[in-house]
Amino acid sequence: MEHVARNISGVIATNHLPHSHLPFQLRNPASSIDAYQLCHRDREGERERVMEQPTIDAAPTPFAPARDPRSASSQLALTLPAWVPILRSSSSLHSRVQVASQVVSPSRDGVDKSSQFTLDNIRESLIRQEDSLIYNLIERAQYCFNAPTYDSKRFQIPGFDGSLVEFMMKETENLHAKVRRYHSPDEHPFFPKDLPEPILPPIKYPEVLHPAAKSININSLIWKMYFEDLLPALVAEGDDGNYGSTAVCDVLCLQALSKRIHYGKFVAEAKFLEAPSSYTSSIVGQNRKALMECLTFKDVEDSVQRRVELKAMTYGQEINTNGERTNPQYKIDPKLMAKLYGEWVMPLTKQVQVEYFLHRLD
Ligand SMILES: C=C(O[C@@H]1C=C(C(=O)O)C=C[C@H]1O)C(=O)O
Repeated sequence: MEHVARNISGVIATNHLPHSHLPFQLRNPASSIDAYQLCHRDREGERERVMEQPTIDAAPTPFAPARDPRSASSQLALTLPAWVPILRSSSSLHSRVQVASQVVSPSRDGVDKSSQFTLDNIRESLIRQEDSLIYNLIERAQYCFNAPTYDSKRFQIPGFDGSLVEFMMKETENLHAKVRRYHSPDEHPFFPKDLPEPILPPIKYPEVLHPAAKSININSLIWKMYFEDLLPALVAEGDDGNYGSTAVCDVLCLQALSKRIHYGKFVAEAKFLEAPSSYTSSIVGQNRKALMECLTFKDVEDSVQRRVELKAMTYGQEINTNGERTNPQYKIDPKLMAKLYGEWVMPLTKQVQVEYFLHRLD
C-alpha cells in the first residue's frame, strides 16, 4: 500500500509542479504503446497490490513513460505524457529553441513552458518510433492478406455493422479513450465520433502546439493508404485463416503510423520557432507548395530511409544462441521498408506539417 500511496501523491504532485521540477531521467522517447507496455511490465510484480486499490487515481497511467521503480523521485514521472521526452534535456545543444521563451518561471497554470523543445529532440523521437513501426509491420507480415478481415459482410458482429478490423479498432479506441489516450496531443483516434469520456482525471499538458493543431487529424488518409497501398505491398496474398491476429496486428500498425505521421505537428512547430521568417510569407499567402519546399530536408529523408532499411535487416533476422543467422530470408524486405517510408510515411508526415503551418498564424 505504501507504494501505491506514493503513486497517488505523485499524481497530485505532478499536477501542481512545473515540469522543470520533474526528474527528466526518462528512459526512451517511448511511443504511447511502448510506454504502456513498459509500464505494464514494470508493474507486473506489483499487480496484486495495484489491483487492491480502491480509487481510480491509483491505476497505472498507460500514457506516461516508463520509470525506474527503484528511484523514489521517479514516482513523479508517472504522470508525464509519453511525448514529454521531446521536452527533456538534450545533450545536443544545436538549434535549441525555447517554447514561449519569455516565460521564465512557471505560469499560473502550473506548466513551465520554457522547457526545451528542439527539432533534434523531436527527430530523436521519430527515430525511436521507427522501432515500434518496424516491429509491428514485421508482426503483420507473418500473416497473409486475409481479405475476410476487411469484409464488412463476412462476420456477424452483434450490434456492429462493419468489418472485423473496424470493430477491433473501434473497440480498442473506446477502451483507450477511457484511460485518456486521446487527450494526449500526440494521439489521434481513427473513429473520433462517440468516444467515451476518460475515467481518469485529466492531465495538464504543456501547450507547445498552436490550438489549431487539435483539428488536424488525417487518419482517414492513413487508413486508406494502409489498406490500399502499404498492406498489399507488405504481405503475401491469400488466406491463412488468422483473421483475429491479423486485425490485432493491423490496429497496432495503424496506431504506430498515426502517431508517427501526426508527429509532423511537433516537427512543424519546432521548425517554425527556429526560423519563423522562413515560413511567415508562405503561411500568410497560404502557399502549400512553398511550405512543402521549405520544410523538406532531403538529406534527413535519405538518412531516415537508410536507417529504416538497416533496422528492418537487423530486427527481421532469425539468429541462434551463437548470434549466427539461421535463415537467409529476412522477415520483411528491408528495401520495401525504406520504400514504405519514402512513398507514404514521410510524405504524410509532411502533409501534416503543411496543414499545421497553414494555421500557425491563425
Ligand atoms: C520530419 C521532418 O520533416 C520532413 C519529413 C521527414 C520525415 O518524415 O522523416 C524528414 C525530413 C523532412 O523532409 C524532419 O525534418 O525531420
